[in-house]
Amino acid sequence: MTNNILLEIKDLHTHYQLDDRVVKSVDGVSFAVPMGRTVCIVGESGSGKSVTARSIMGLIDKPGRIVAGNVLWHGRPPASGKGKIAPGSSRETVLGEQAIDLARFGSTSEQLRRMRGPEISMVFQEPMASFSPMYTIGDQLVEAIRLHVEIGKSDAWKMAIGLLDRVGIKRPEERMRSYSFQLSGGMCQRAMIAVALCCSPALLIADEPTTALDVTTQARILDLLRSLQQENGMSMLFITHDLGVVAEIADEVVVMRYGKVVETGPVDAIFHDPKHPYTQQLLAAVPKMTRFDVQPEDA
Ligand SMILES: Nc1ncnc2c1ncn2[C@@H]1O[C@H](COP(=O)(O)OP(=O)(O)OP(=O)(O)O)[C@@H](O)[C@H]1O
Repeated sequence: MTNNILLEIKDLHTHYQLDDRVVKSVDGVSFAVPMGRTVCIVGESGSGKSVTARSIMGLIDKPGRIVAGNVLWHGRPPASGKGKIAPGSSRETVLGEQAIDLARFGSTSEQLRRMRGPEISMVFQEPMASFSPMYTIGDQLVEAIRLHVEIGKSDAWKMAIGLLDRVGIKRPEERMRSYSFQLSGGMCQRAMIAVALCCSPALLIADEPTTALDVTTQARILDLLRSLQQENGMSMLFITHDLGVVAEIADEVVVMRYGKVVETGPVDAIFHDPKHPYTQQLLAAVPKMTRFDVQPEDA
């Protein structure tokens, strides 16, 4: 393994024990996320993409369980004590001397809880569902910030306004007083990204973050994530079933089917020289844009 690897998944098995059978949602998955790079997991519905992501975050609830394998975090170990970071502290990721195996921690583990936010952050598919309709966006942002940053309420409020501005939300002061149902889907997803980025995580896991959005908003969110990544140098694990999104954002691709990895490689190799028949099928199913191109004489 090269020494710029931040996260390494090794032969991971996550199963759900149902009354009558075992669902092997993740069945021997291995791949790595290098520092500052974007790895896309692609595959059809039910292939185990989300369960892989949730296994990394320690978010597998019963009757699910990681039954074997490793989730090796090569980043620096999480801070001890309350684990809060100082405001404005440098979040440059440093690889630790020894990897921590996140698969050994249960979902309620204190160490894993401290890592969520400052080290690994996650953006989910349904931004609306990620916010409570009972509290304003501002209150929820402030709470998320204060969970991880040693900061007073009014400074957290200012920091939240800065974050909303950074993710491209216009009139952020006004939006702080809005409720999630008063925002558009795209705005809500931007606010969610602001929450995820409040501690400049070393790794952002994005699970279909643009699926619920229209194509224009989707393109804007992808642009936003790319430029934030360039600013921060964070790594991204991006989950999607959309190969158009993969082409836009991936450095490396992991193709999953039935809980297994069928092929991995750099994005160019996967698109131009796919080896596995399933990858070839996925690519063949993408509509050819040339069919819809409007030629000047048609215009
Ligand atoms: N809580 C659960 N209990 C039982 N089975 C589950 C549970 N969560 C996921 N699974 C099963 O694990 C498998 C993988 O699910 P997963 O959500 O990871 O798929 P996915 O590739 O992310 O699909 P999608 O693109 O539709 O989100 C599926 O067969 C799913 O039914």
